[in-house]
Amino acid sequence: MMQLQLGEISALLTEHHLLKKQPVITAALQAIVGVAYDSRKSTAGSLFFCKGNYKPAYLTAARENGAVAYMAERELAEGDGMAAFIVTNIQKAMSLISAAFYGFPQNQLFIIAYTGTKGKTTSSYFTHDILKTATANKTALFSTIDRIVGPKPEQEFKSHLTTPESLDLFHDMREAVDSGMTHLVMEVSSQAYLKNRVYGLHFDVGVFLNITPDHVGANEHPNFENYLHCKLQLLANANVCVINAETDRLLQVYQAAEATTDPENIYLFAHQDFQPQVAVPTIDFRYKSDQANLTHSQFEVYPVTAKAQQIDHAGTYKLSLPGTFNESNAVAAIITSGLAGASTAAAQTQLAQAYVPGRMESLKTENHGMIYADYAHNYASLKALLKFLESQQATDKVIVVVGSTGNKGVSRREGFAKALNEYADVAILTADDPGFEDPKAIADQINAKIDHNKVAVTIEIDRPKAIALAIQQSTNRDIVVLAGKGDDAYQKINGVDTPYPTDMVVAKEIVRGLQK
Ligand SMILES: CC(=O)N[C@H]1[C@@H](OP(=O)(O)OP(=O)(O)OC[C@H]2O[C@@H](n3ccc(=O)[nH]c3=O)[C@H](O)[C@@H]2O)O[C@H](CO)[C@@H](O)[C@@H]1O[C@H](C)C(=O)N[C@@H](C)C(=O)N[C@H](CCC(=O)O)C(=O)O
Ligand SMILES: Nc1ncnc2c1ncn2[C@@H]1O[C@H](COP(=O)(O)OP(=O)(O)OP(=O)(O)O)[C@@H](O)[C@H]1O
Repeated sequence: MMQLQLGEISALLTEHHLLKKQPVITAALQAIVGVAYDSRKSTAGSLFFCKGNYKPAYLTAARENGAVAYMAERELAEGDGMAAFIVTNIQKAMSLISAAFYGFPQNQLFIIAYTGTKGKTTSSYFTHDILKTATANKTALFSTIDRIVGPKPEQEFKSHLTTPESLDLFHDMREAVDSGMTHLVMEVSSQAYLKNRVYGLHFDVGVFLNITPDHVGANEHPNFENYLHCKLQLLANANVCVINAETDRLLQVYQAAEATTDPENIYLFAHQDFQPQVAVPTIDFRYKSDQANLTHSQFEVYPVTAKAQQIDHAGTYKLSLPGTFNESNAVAAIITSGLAGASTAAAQTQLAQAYVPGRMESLKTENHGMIYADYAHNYASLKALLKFLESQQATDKVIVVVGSTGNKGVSRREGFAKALNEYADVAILTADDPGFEDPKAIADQINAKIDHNKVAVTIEIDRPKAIALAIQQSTNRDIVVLAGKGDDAYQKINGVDTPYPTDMVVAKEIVRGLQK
């Protein structure tokens, strides 16, 4: 059984300057044998973390379930008689103590972590695919979509968050190690740093993909600088840093890496045509697009500097996911899996057959347009997607079905209108996780910023009907883009995850009906 001595907890918290008040440790209670932050999951002999929108009923319930100790930022009357750890920051303390309780599983894993506004999931899947082959199926994956903590089918499950709560993170790492995993590929969101979900965690490789305005709002970051600051923390906590030199704020990003990492362990990559406008060292890896069509692309990778040549991985790569932006995600995966010891051949084989749920999934129709379902849900991603599709020849119209999420990322609404004005011919505005907002009002806000001389707009809040409208009006020279929901099998409405078949399932059904 796992356990942690109360004395050890005190020592760790003291070492990290987190302990405000020592608990009274009695002979009767020397160790805890479980940890929980949710009273419904607390067990006999466990420690309960009081965090977030805490209510006294939670500690009372945890106690009824057998919790013997609690940790909080202030003393709580309902915890009278329990061992109490009063700390200055509950999130940091929970991360540290969870890692200790689960025996610091991170020390037994080679961890590659991705951050960036866009491309985290895609790059993580690419890297996981390559390393799965290279490590004989001993690579775990913690992504926005799925978590894979071991080789058994039941060890693959849907994620609730991009980066799990610290306690869950270390729990899952422990399971991964106990299941024989040697490597882990994970996504680190800016929220994870804001909420100290990865406090104390060091990564073998940290990747910074890009930063564009997003995630600023009441439930997210107070402003863009805070969003960037949180993302940069990944580089400060990584032994080796990999940076997409085409990111905005490159100098600031490079300096964040350099503050704690020897430049010998920082790798920059960029497209062949890109010239940095700021003073950073020579780009280590360059890539060049050979061809990109609606179903796949082919590109070449060149290691430029001596340190890049040591990883090598020069070669021609085919990628089964279209979109030039995905070439950049693939290069990140080639470099990081190379740093983890994977061969060029493993990367070539896996990228040629890569699949990421809800990312650039396509469906060819007989008499209507080529259909794409893609998770693009802010200006930068919708722009990258539509720009790529526009660059493809033999396209008459680009028809886009899109909505904007309620209660978060409000700037996305204007961003969608901007991307549509720049690249779309027809927009069908619909619902996308309206939350507690009225989806029609959200659609009206997007519509208010659309240039109606360029884009023909219809508002249809019922998402399946909106998809039907788009497909029915398309000809076989058009492209239909179902943006924003990716592989989501729900619509978040009034706090409830309402089941939804997924965009691609809806599209396939409509196409079948049209072909009858
Ligand atoms: C802002 C934030 O980090 N919120 C997360 C946080 O909530 P919280 O600590 O405030 O917890 P709470 O919901 O107020 O509840 C208080 C505490 O009481 C406990 N409780 C609750 C009920 C009960 O009966 N008993 C009980 O003990 C809860 O387990 C919790 O520990 O901890 C919860 C788990 O303990 C998370 O579910 C929740 O994520 C919210 C739902 C969320 O959606 N966050 C988003 C913004 C997020 O983190 N997104 C990023 C991606 C964004 C990006 O792309 O950058 C992500 O990493 O996923
Ligand atoms: N490098 C990139 N640059 C711009 N857009 C991208 C890039 N990679 C992916 N995208 C677009 O962003 C969408 C989301 O990609 P992905 O899920 O990989 O990113 P993410 O960082 O995990 O996103 P999120 O934080 O929203 O979960 C894709 O469906 C695609 O449209």
